[in-house]
Amino acid sequence: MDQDRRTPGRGPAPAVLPFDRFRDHLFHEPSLGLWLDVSRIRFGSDFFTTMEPRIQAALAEMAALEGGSIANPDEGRRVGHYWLRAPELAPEAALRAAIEETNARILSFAADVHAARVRPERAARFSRVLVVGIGGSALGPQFVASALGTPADRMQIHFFDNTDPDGIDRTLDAIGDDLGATLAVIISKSGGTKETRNGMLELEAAYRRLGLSLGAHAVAVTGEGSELDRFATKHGFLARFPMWDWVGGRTSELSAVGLLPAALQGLSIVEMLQGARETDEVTRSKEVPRNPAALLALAWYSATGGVGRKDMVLLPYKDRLELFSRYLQQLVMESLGKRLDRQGKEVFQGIAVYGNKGSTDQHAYVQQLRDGLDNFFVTFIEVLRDRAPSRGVLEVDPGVTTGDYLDGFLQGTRKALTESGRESITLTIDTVDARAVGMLIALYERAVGLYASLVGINAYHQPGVEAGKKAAQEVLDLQAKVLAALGASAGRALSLAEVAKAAGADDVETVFWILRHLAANPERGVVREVPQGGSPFDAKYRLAR
Ligand SMILES: O=P(O)(O)OC[C@H]1O[C@](O)(CO)[C@@H](O)[C@@H]1O
Repeated sequence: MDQDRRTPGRGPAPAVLPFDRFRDHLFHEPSLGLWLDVSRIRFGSDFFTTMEPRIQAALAEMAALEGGSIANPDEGRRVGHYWLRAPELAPEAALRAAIEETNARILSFAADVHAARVRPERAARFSRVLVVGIGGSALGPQFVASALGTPADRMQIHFFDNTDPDGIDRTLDAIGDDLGATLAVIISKSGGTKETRNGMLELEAAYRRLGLSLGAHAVAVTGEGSELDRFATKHGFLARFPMWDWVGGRTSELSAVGLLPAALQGLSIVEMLQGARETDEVTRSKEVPRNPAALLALAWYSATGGVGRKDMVLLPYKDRLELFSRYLQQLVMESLGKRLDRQGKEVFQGIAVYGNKGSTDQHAYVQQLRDGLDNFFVTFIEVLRDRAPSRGVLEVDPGVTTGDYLDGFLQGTRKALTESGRESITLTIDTVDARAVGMLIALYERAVGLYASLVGINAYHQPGVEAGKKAAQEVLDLQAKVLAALGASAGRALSLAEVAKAAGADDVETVFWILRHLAANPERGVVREVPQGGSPFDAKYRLAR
């Protein structure tokens, strides 16, 4: 009730909603094959009227952003991901030309790879793609690959999206003997992200073990003049594709970041771009009931009170959309999770996002959604087309298919949640194809931008992630001092306190963590000796002889 008092236009939580409410609020755009039902968010009858001036202001800000205003003032940057699929909207002819030329180069490069005009050093042709990237430089391609990929694709795709050596080994093992026929796509906007740099160096070593060079098997997608760009030039990469400063990592799927891997897989990037472009056209509407991005942003506002009071649980009832929640996690949480608003006031904004897929999740955490803590709203995603028509129809019960079950479970859970006063949104699409994927990306990009305007924050910077990167570097700097201290002890085992002192470190806990990690990996040459019956804090450390 408190929340209802504080949020404009909150309504009651009836167990059974009248059909009229569904009919009155159902958005449908046949040209996109998109339906959006926000009727099970508990806004009251005056909500849209109350919010109208604010959403109009948000739409006006979005129009200014698309027109080329500095929408990310903290970084002094324009925000141009909408131009990627409508280059004619770019504020300068040079930008338009750069986008068009890059998209054309992506298509021709992929065609050259497929036709073996661009070939590996020894193998006859490239048959696999390995994307090395992290965050916005991996999540989009991973989502697209999982949504649209098939075993019949022109090239199978793999990812290094972490600095986990075991994860890297696992991916290399999956590629196996095909490494010499694998095209590496190294993606980093900044060109200096350590996880990506490490993955690339691991890959370089793997090629070297086969007597091959990284450069002859790699392309880079990065900002001009970045560390990666310079590395690529020096090592004779096959090609370099630009990543512009006016495209944010989390909105880069429809730049070379996402388009190049997709084109190499043989997916239709033209249709992906088209789906996004058409969605942009629809979501520019100032008529809120006709604008699904505005409806989504307002529904989030109503559900969360505009202060992130509820989490966004994504439940796509389609295996192909399983990674959508992971993709949206970055788009939503990196955009909205902010300490300060645009006036510099402390607001601690954000909306937490999680979810995998239905009906699988019904057998995992949906119990809590139905009966437990009411701190979320669900977004169901329904896909009307069950499977490719060529696969035929199998009845698992008389007159009932597996697809009917999937739809039944979605409707059942939606109903059960409503009965226990839990809010939900339902997005329905015709099918999962390249156009629909472009549509989903564009829809959520704009909804996030509009929501950020509604709550008065900058959606396009990420000041918070720098702190962790800086602290990690400090740990690695300290590790070097710890190893030097052990090296200088002439084989004598040192206590934790002695190592910390010799390394000049006040932070003994960090020294403990470093030593514990090094000692757990015998090949690193650090020996840990714990006296009989002693605690981990009595351990002594020395370098192996
Ligand atoms: O493309 P880059 O520069 O390697 O950055 C990867 C990711 O790292 C972040 O900067 C966060 O650390 C994301 O915003 C970005 O998508």
